[in-house]
Amino acid sequence: MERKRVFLLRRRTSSMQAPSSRSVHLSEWQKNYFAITSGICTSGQKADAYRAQILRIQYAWANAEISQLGAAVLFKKYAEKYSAVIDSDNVETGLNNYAESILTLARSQQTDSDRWQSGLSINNVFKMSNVQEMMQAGQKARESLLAPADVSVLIHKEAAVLDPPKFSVCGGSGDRGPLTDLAHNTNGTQDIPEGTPSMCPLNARPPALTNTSKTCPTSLTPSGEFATAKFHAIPLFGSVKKENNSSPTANIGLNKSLPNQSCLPSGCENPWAQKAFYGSGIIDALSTPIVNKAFSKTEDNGQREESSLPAFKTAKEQLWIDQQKKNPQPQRVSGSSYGGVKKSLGASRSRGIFGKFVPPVPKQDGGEQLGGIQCKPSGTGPAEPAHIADERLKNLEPKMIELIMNEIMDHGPPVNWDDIAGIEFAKATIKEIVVWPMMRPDIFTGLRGPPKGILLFGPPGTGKTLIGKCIASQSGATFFSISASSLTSKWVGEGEKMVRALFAVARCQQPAVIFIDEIDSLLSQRADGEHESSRRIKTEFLVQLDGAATCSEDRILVVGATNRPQEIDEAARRRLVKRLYIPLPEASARRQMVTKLMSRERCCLSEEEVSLVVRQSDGFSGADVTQLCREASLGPIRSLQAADIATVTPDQVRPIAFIDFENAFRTVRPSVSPKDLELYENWNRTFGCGR
Ligand SMILES: Nc1ncnc2c1ncn2[C@@H]1O[C@H](COP(=O)(O)OP(=O)(O)OP(=O)(O)O)[C@@H](O)[C@H]1O
Ligand SMILES: [Mg+2]
Repeated sequence: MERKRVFLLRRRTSSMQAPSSRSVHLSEWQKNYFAITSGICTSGQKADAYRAQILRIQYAWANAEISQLGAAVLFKKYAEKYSAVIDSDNVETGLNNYAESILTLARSQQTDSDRWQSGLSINNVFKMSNVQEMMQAGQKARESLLAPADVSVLIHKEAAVLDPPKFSVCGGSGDRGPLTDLAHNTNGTQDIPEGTPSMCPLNARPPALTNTSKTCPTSLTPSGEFATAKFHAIPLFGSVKKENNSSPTANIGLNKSLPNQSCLPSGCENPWAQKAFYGSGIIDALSTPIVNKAFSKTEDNGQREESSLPAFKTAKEQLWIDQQKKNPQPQRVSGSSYGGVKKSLGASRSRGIFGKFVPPVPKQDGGEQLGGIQCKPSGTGPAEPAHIADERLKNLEPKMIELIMNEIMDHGPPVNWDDIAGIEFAKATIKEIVVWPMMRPDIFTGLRGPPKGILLFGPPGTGKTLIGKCIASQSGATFFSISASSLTSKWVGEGEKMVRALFAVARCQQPAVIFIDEIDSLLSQRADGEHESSRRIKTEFLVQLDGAATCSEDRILVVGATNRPQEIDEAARRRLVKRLYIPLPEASARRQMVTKLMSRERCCLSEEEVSLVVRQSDGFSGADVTQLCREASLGPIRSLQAADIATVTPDQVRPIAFIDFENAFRTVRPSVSPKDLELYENWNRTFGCGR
């Protein structure tokens, strides 16, 4: 029956299909049929053959090669046979046993969704041979590093070794990690050759953190902790087992053992170690890069295991490391060494009566000494200016603070009171108001307390700015010198912020003197057409000026200087309680100036001639007198032949003579008109505090 149907199928197919296609299908059909009936194929092959037959039947019916009835009969028959093989769990004739065994296999496995539990525990991991081997190697390395003979080699190598990140293969028993390497080398410092493939970050070596060979002493501490020197470079990636000393500084490397050393191997030090470095505690934990240590609680015994995992580094830490790389010199940030200040008034000056420069950074002890409030010692690292840390500055823009720090008085030479000729009353008053209160804050209390502001006013070139510089040199206070015009023009729109920041910084740096030159442009009378921003600056300044005195302990003195006192706002005038007239120099002052200036030159002026010059220079300002002397000093040069200028020796230049002054008087005129002078004197009579 079956053969008959196949024959019929073959016959119909052969009549309907192209010969080649038909013959292909036929041969396929026959092949499958004999495979099924031969009894020699496996159940799987049988199933495949039946499935192929079913497909052929469908194909033949779809192409009208067989009738629908014939197709249905054949389809039913082969489908049953196919199912019989697929569904049967008979090992010999069916396939369902495969599914069974696969399911059995699958059931015994964890699926991905199941929570994976490692068979490793903190205890059994140490029993593993690889781990044992590594630990032993590490122990050997430590022992070898303890040998004093190796120490210098070690330090030297350390600097050289750590430059590029180097990696070692890890894992297999034959592999050696860095600890193993140390153990295998005689001095314990040989490196894995570069280019060795990195397989595991555990053994990766960190980049150079500092050039310890330059700055670190090579002595060995009695505790032997120096032996960890090699390992301190590892923590970023390496794994270091906690030392037995149970100290939190187990991984500090060189730092702890060398408290006096100036270098700071970065990335490995910790707050305790830094405290040891800087006993003053200037740099606190905040400023210290966090030690790359991770404390993890183990599952087994709950003990805290210290490990140095590949640690996350904050930008601050990275900055610290970068800075250390760039500048391996000691970076002690203290109140007296704020390196970020470009202009540091008198950093190299002799400091007059105090002999001490008070920098514009928080003082550690100076504030107390000079009667000011001791500013909070700022715990900042080198990457962060010390002043930023102060609470009072937290709302200010760092940029502003930086600007203010850079706006500190100019680099000029120190100015002594003797350098200022005349103006005796003003000088005496300033000493009384500024210098003495800072020297003896205990006496200058209550009503004797210093004023919050003084105003120096007078014609141009009379020494007001000079007095400001002298205060800076002599007072021992932190001195801020800001030109009012720069507040109004340089930082357009930000002037009031600058004023606020200026006072905030000054408050942190007490005692402080804020010298504002050309204060009239800051505190000019309010006018209708006044620009909004300058009005805001003025308001802010007045607020701050008041605020400066709200705390009785605040020692901030504002010294304003102007040659247009009449333009100063009455509200500001009230706050600048001491208004000192700095007049044109008197005859004695002019004599003093001429004598002093001429004493530095070759000059042959007699006393009478000097007196003549003094008399003739009546109405000259200090600046005019200086200009007169300069002009006169050029007289001897002018008397030379132009051709001689190139060859003449300094000795051959004749001394300055009275004739030169006479010539100079022809070109140098007083810069202050009598009319202007009258205005100043009137204002002084009205508002001045002089006699
Ligand atoms: N009393 C003085 N003693 C010595 N030198 C003086 C004196 N007054 C002025 N000078 C000289 O004049 C120069 C200018 O002085 P200074 O800049 O202090 O004047 P000022 O009063 O601030 O002028 P302005 O009001 O224009 O700012 C000084 O550098 C100094 O050489
Ligand atoms: Mg001036």
